[in-house]
Amino acid sequence: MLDDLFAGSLEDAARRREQLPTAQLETLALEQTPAIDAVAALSRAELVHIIAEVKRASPSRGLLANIPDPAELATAYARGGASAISVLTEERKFLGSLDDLRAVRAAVDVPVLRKEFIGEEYQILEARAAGADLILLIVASLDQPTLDRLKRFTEELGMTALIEAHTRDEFQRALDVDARVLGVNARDLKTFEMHPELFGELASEYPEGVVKVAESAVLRPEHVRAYRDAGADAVLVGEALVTGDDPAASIQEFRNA
Ligand SMILES: O=P(O)(O)OC[C@@H](O)[C@@H](O)c1c[nH]c2ccccc12
Repeated sequence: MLDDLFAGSLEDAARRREQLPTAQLETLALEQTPAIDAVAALSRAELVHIIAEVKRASPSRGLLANIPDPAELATAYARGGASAISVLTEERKFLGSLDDLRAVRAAVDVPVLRKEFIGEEYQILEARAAGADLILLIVASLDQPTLDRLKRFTEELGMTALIEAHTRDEFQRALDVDARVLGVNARDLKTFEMHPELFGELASEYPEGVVKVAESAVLRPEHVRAYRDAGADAVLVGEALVTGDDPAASIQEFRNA
């Protein structure tokens, strides 16, 4: 499944590149207001940071919510106290788009993450041109030289990479490229199995100064509490927010869990 998602994302990017060549995209990316410093925005604070996700559907959960107006949802997230907003831009299984990202960017002041299966520079330029401050890099799908190259490219554009691991080995590979924001995803993207204990197992291995992000498997405040007790600086939440009826209130509740 992870391979299919990657192949699909790259195919879609290739199609867009026929309309908008790299050189032109680069100009658009460099014209943007500089990216917001996401490391600062997510560093340890009195309350846990919530990264709130705009997600319509997923391959493991199917359709979650229609979300006709992503900007309105993101505004509610920000009102509830979200420290950053993650926008799924993958089109085939998550039903997202770069238009969603642009709409969210225009609506909020907090850092915005492009959640996509990223394997090449063009997609990172697209993220910056759409106003993203952060992009996702999934260790499982990238060889080490590519991971290193894409992370550097991200930083050259002034953005931050959220580097995602779901095994101890991937966690180490993220540290080997000097991850500054390192996520442990409870969901194994190859099998869709949930391992909410994995973050706690790896938490003590974060070096000082690396932002600790726990991803997925939060449905209730006690799940946020458990991640926080294990040491999380930030928790990434999708499903619980898009399926609940008051996202701003849910975020407030999660932050105070
Ligand atoms: O909906 P959840 O279980 O709260 O999960 C959010 C987020 O962690 C999840 O969407 C995610 C984490 N890493 C990813 C990589 C690709 C796509 C999606 C994801």
